[in-house]
Amino acid sequence: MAELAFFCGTMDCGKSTLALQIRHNRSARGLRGLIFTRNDRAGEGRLSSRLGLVTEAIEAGEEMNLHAHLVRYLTSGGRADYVIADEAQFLSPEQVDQLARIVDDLGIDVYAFGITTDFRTRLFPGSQRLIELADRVEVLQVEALCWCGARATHNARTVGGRMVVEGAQVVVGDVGADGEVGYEVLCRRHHRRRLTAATAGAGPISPDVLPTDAVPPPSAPREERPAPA
Ligand SMILES: Nc1ncnc2c1ncn2[C@@H]1O[C@H](COP(=O)(O)OP(=O)(O)O)[C@@H](O)[C@H]1O
Ligand SMILES: Cc1cn([C@H]2C[C@H](O)[C@@H](COP(=O)(O)O)O2)c(=O)[nH]c1=O
Repeated sequence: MAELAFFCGTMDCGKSTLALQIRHNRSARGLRGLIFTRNDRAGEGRLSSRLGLVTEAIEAGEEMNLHAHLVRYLTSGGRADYVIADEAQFLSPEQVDQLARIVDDLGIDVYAFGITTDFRTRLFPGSQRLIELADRVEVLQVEALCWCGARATHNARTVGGRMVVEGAQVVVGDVGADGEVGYEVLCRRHHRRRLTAATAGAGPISPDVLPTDAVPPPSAPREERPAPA
């Protein structure tokens, strides 16, 4: 039976990469899919992953009826064995209902990918509707990490380097970006305290592997070197 699956997580946890892998594995077996996306960082009509892969996609504008689009495509001779919807947090609740209709009325699998919450920790309307309707909700396994080493569960927005909690819900951007607006993934504790890596003055998570006094420098007198084991 066809299903509506929602793969979710923070920014930068591998959602678009998984979408491209699902597409690759299916096309390797001769299956054809339709890919919808909205507001991808790589530009209109693109689905891109930070691993460098990118593919063409259908830009799902605000007014697009996704179910009607697919019906038109099929009736004009197109073939679709599955549908992918990336950046699904940006879809309207009505468009998510249309994805559910694709599954139920047309018997086609729909795989949706998106972040669940915005920079204020509030659900995106599209993600909320997906959680309400999906047959399966999967949180991605390759978790992104907060600067403290804990699992990152929330997305922070920075403006001019400082974390903000007010502003428009949708501002396309990236983690680690140099621009005025950027994003950083944090654990809840540090999101609540508004502590980004920069404001915490965080260094590397891992301590030095070797204690600095374990091996004397080569210039040290011979008798100070540790005896061979
Ligand atoms: N240079 C790299 N080497 C290995 N993995 C990388 C590299 N750059 C990014 N990644 C992986 O790609 C993930 C981001 O993938 P992406 O699909 O763009 O994320 P999302 O769509 O969830 O924002 C990172 O969490 C990391 O696992
Ligand atoms: C938290 C948050 C994010 N966005 C934008 C920023 C990016 O363009 C996308 C997320 O893309 P990714 O592939 O998951 O990294 O969403 C936003 O508009 N508003 C937010 O609050």
